[in-house]
Amino acid sequence: MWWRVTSLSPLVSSSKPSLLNQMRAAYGLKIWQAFSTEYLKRAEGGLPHPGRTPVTTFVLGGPGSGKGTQCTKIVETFGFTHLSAGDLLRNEISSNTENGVMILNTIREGKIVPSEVTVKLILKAIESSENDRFLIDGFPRSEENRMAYERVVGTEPDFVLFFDCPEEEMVKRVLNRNQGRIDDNIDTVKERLRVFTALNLPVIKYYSEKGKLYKIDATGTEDEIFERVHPVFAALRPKT
Ligand SMILES: Nc1ncnc2c1ncn2[C@@H]1O[C@H](COP(=O)(O)OP(=O)(O)O)[C@@H](O)[C@H]1O
Ligand SMILES: O=c1ccn([C@@H]2O[C@H](COP(=O)(O)OP(=O)(O)O)[C@@H](O)[C@H]2O)c(=O)[nH]1
Ligand SMILES: [Mg+2]
Repeated sequence: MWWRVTSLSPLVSSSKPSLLNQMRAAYGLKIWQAFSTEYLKRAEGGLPHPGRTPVTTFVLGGPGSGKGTQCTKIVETFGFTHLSAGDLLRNEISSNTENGVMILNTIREGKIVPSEVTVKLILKAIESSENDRFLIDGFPRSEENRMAYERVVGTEPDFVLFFDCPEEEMVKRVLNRNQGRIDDNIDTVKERLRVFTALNLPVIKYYSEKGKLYKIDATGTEDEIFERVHPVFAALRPKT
C-alpha cells in the first residue's frame, strides 16, 4: 500500500514561522478580504517573517467515513477548533451570499467547489479564531485544492488524518445520516465516491509519500475509532 501509518515523532516539534502572522505582516490584517486570484498568484513561494505556528491538521476520508464525528471528539479532548469545509460552504448557501447558488448546485451534484471560494472561507475562519490548533475537515478534496491552499498559506499541514472506510459502510452511514442534506441521496453519494477516488485519493497519496499521513481504520464503533485517533494527538506538544 502506498499509504502507511507514520511514526509519531514528526508531531512533537513546532517552531516554524506562523502562516497567519506571515500573511498579516505581508498583506494586512484581514487576509481573506484581500483574497483573490491575483492574491493567489502573489503569495506563491511563501511569505516572510517568523512567528508562532498554528498546528493544522487536514482530516480526510470519503463521504460518511466519520470525519465530522471524530473531529467532535478531538475537539472535546484536545482543544482544537473544528473547521468543516462542508459546513463553511453550507453556511454560504443559507446566508444567501453571492456564491450561494453556485455552491448549492455544486454540492447537489457531488462536485468540488472552486478552490478560491473554499480557501477564502477557511482562512477567514482561521483569522477569526483565537485558537492555534485547527482541524480542517473535508479539505483539500483535490490536488488543485491542496496546491491553492499551500500557495496562499505557504506551508503544509502538520499532519493529515485519513479515515479509511469501506464504500459499503460509507454509503450506509450517509443514507442514515438524517440531517436533511441535499447530497445525502444514493445518486449524489455515488458521484461523491467517484470524485473521492479520482481526486481526493491522490491528495492522500501525496501526504503519505511525505510521511505526514495517519491512516485510521474507520470501521467499528465511534469510540473504537477514537481510540485509534487518540495517540496521534496525545503525542503533540502541550497546548499553550
Ligand atoms: N463508527 C460509526 N459507526 C456508525 N455510524 C457512524 C460512525 N461514525 C459516524 N457515524 C454516523 O455516520 C454518519 C456520517 O458520519 P460523519 O461524521 O458525518 O461523516 P463524514 O463527515 O465523514 O461524512 C453520521 O450519521 C454519523 O452519526
Ligand atoms: O473543500 C470542500 C469541502 C466540501 N465541498 C463540497 O461539499 C460537499 C459536502 O462536503 P462535506 O465535507 O460536508 O461532506 P462529508 O464528506 O462530510 O459527507 C462535498 O461533496 C462537495 O460538494 C467542496 O466542494 N469542497
Ligand atoms: Mg462531514
